[in-house]
Amino acid sequence: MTAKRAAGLVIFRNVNQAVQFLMLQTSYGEHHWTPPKGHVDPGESDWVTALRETKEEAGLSEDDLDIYKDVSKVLNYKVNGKPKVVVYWLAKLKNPETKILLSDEHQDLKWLPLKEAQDISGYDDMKQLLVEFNEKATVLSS
Ligand SMILES: Nc1ncnc2c1ncn2[C@@H]1O[C@H](COP(=O)(O)OP(=O)(O)OP(=O)(O)OP(=O)(O)OC[C@H]2O[C@@H](n3cnc4c(N)ncnc43)[C@H](O)[C@@H]2O)[C@@H](O)[C@H]1O
Repeated sequence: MTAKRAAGLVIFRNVNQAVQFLMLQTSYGEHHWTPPKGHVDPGESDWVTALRETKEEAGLSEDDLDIYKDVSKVLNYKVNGKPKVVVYWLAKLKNPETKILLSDEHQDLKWLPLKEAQDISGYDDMKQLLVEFNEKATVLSS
């Protein structure tokens, strides 16, 4: 069975020397919380998808971000019994005060430190990703 593919960016900002992750709440389904990401369109690369979805879902373009192309992680899980693969890269919001512009796909956003971002994400693989990305983000911010 071909896996459904998605890609996105796990975006953090630095406020008072603390790392906070951007989480968006879907306006559909279970209203789950996720970093900006979405399905890879036919012929599109994961990287281009991640940038496109970040622009569509959070209003942020490449210029707003430092994107760490060498810091990435792939999650594999099942949605309605079908395999899904999601590629994430780590990115830092250059100006922590930049406003996030949500699309109709999301109804709320939060900037959260590691523990709260893990709690709201709800899934073990995302919790582990956040631990690893938090370590990198902390080093990159120091
Ligand atoms: N239930 C619904 N009702 C109406 N419209 C819907 C819908 N689901 C999707 N859509 C439509 O699909 C579009 C989204 O497309 P995109 O924006 O292109 O794609 P996406 O972020 O990958 O979508 P989704 O939210 O489904 O993915 P996720 O893997 O987080 O989430 C998919 C599922 O996997 C679960 N999940 C998320 N992360 C997981 C993980 N790490 N492990 C296990 N399960 C996980 C989530 O809780 C969720 O149940 C929306 O515009 C909407 O129109």
